[in-house]
Amino acid sequence: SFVSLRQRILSAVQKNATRGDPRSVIRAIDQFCSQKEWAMNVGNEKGCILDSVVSEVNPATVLELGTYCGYSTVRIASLLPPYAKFITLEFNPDFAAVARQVIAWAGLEDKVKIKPCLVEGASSDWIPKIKEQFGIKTFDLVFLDHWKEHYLSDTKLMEECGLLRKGSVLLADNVICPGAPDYVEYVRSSPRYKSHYFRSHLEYTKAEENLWYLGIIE
Ligand SMILES: Nc1ncnc2c1ncn2CCOCCNC(=O)c1cc(-c2ccc(F)cc2)cc(O)c1O
Ligand SMILES: [Mg+2]
Repeated sequence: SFVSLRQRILSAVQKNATRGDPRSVIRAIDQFCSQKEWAMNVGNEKGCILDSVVSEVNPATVLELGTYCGYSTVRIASLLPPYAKFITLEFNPDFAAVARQVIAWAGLEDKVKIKPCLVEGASSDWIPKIKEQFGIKTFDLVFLDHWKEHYLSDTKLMEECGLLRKGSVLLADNVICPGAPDYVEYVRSSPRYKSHYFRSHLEYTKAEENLWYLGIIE
């Protein structure tokens, strides 16, 4: 029967990675996606930039929008202090199911709460509930990697829900490809944010891409 790409990624992890070893899980996915089939994980080049931002912010609270197979979730969770609270929202239940197993294989299931958002516009439904649901006041770090046309509306929603504070950092994937032009325009022209970008490439390709870093200053 047909085996989906996400199932093939999970099988590559279970076959080639060591249980409880997050770095071997990351390596197994990167090897599969660079040698066998492209997939929309953030990848190793942008992943190293993500690692450096996580290490620098050293966040106690993290929100990831768009879990997919859990690749960036494992990268982030493996760098967090034990008391940290990490929420990742995934719209697609099939992606969430694979991500749960990838995160478990890495031995990080106790550090991450995956919230399967089961209705369209999912993150917009969940963001207002996060405070009460998880007892989180504000996020120290938000990684945006879900629907590119939701970056702006969800950032505004997080502001309105009081989930962002002075010093919060937003890191956005794919601002060039597939692109989030309205988001970039908004944050660049807003006095609330200090923004800059890290030059990189689209995962597993040579195409230009940037990770967009935002520091909230007001
Ligand atoms: N919480 C939520 N709320 C709403 N929706 C949600 C959600 N969580 C998930 N979803 C559903 C959308 O999830 C996937 C989003 N990611 C991408 O689409 C993506 C695409 C490319 C790409 C594709 C093809 C090319 F040719 C070139 C580049 C590369 C990337 O790095 C990408 O991240
Ligand atoms: Mg992405």
